[in-house]
Amino acid sequence: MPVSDSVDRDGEGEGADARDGAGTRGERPDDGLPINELFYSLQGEGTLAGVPSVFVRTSGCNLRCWFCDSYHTSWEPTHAYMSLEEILAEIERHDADHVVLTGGEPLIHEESVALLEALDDRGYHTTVETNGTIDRDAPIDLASISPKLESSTPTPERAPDDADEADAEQWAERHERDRIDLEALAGLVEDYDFQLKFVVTDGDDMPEILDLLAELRDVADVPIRDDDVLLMPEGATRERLAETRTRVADLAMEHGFRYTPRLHVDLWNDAPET
Ligand SMILES: C[S@@+](CC[C@H](N)C(=O)[O-])C[C@H]1O[C@@H](n2cnc3c(N)ncnc32)[C@H](O)[C@@H]1O
Ligand SMILES: Nc1nc2[nH]cc(C(=O)O)c2c(=O)[nH]1
Ligand code: SF4
Ligand SMILES: [Mg+2]
Repeated sequence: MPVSDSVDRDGEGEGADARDGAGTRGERPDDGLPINELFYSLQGEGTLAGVPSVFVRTSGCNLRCWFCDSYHTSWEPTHAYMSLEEILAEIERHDADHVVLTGGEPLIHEESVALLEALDDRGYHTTVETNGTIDRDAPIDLASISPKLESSTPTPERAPDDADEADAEQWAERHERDRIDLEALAGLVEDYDFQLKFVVTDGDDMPEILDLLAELRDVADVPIRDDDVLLMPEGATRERLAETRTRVADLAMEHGFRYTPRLHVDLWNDAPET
């Protein structure tokens, strides 16, 4: 279900910073969320790849990865507000046991907690796709954490084609400042079953991943096994994945980490609602 083609660049969201693009123009229901799309598909990434799931994609993000495959939730947030009741009704139309809450960054919205509680009450398995900069207390069955590496930062050489130049410049600084929050990462891995899913382009990404893992293992009270670490090739299209995936598979074998495909890209390329 595509929910809106209206663009909201500068609203004043509650909880989320206005510049995250999560604000509202017009009425925001008390328990509502800005929804970019809500659809039924197969989980394409991670340890649950292949599992039929309903995806709820919130709009607005506190980061700006240059490669973001969900441009209309980050660089140009587009959405309609849906109440909790409307979101649940839409989810229940599909015959699925799994719900994936994603974005944008779903955890910038405090209303995501009420949605997760309602899904838990109804017996759904919930996965939250998060960049790992925000830790909230919610019934999450799998925290799918994708910490952002330096190679995600939107420098002038690698800003998205459609992004405003001044906007990209400002975001380069903020993205670099905020992309890693060790305390939030430690909280997430301690509180939830988790996977750490790194977007990788080539071997240059590996030292940063290894350093971050060492730091996280140092501060977190729970073990982080190599099995919990997934390398995912960067690529929003089949063409781009064809360039990155073999290299990333080799790196996974070399370091003893898991490789995760991007099944949905293999199956449906970059089509919306997949
Ligand atoms: C759009 S993000 C939304 C959730 C959250 N903001 C995050 O980044 O984890 C969903 C997943 O897609 C990944 N992703 C985004 N763009 C990608 C790309 N071009 N290639 C590979 N993975 C990408 C993210 O790292 C994340 O695991
Ligand atoms: N099929 C499919 N699987 C996914 N797993 C994580 C996704 C995301 O965008 O968070 C995603 C997505 O967009 N589509
Ligand atoms: S953190 Fe996630 S949603 Fe935000 S810009 Fe990066 S990939 Fe896109
Ligand atoms: Mg996606």
